[in-house]
Amino acid sequence: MEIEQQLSMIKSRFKRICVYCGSTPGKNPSYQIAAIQLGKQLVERNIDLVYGGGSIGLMGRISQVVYDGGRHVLGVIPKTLMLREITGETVGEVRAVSDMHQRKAEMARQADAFIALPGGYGTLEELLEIITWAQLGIHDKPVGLLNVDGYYNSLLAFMDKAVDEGFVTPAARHIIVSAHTAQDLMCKLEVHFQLFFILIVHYYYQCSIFIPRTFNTCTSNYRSAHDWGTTHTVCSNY
Ligand SMILES: CC(C)=CCNc1ncnc2c1ncn2[C@@H]1O[C@H](COP(=O)(O)O)[C@@H](O)[C@H]1O
Repeated sequence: MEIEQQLSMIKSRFKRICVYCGSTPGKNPSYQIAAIQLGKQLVERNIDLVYGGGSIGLMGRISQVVYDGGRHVLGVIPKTLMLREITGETVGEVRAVSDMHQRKAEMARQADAFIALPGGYGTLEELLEIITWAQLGIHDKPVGLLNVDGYYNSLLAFMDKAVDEGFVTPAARHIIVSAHTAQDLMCKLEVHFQLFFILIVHYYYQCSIFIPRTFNTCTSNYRSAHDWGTTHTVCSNY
């Protein structure tokens, strides 16, 4: 059996994933289908959802599926967007925050991985900020991109160009894990997460060599990944 298959059969290590996605459904029905499929993946893997709150667009689709599947749903909404006419009714738990900055920090703090579905400026802004925070070592959590029907092809091509032109390092380019289907993306993120552990364990026990302080920090951080947020561990070796 392929190592990817073996690793993906192991129970998910993620307890709660933050999903960034469009506040509109998009024109192509495949975007809504992808949001529903990602919601089902979270339910199957016993993973809770953190998102921007409300019931509009793809946000509404995924939150309803995860809620109906019996998982916990946390919507983080700035007080100014809390009017039902703006975002619709939120299923599950609603956490009110003072502004958009606090919202992004709270969403990041609550989750132990991030996934972006198709979306507009809001989604792009959230995705790029969480990648930037990974690049700066503010967090060491996986970031996934669900590239439904090639929606993000041009963004990925742009990132490759940024590497070619010397504005993004090849290592930073690999922060983002992309796939075309929800199932593939979840498998890749699980493998990404677990290979990271295997590398550390191999490094530590087989090689018996010096472990950089940041690796130690990362290992302990992942063991309690769900509780991340109070420590803001720096991990530049990920
Ligand atoms: C007045 C107005 C346009 C309200 C839109 N209502 C919204 N309600 C909740 N979260 C939102 C809203 N607009 C943007 N966001 C945030 O930005 C992302 C979606 O923005 P977009 O549709 O991709 O760009 C979401 O992940 C969410 O966190």
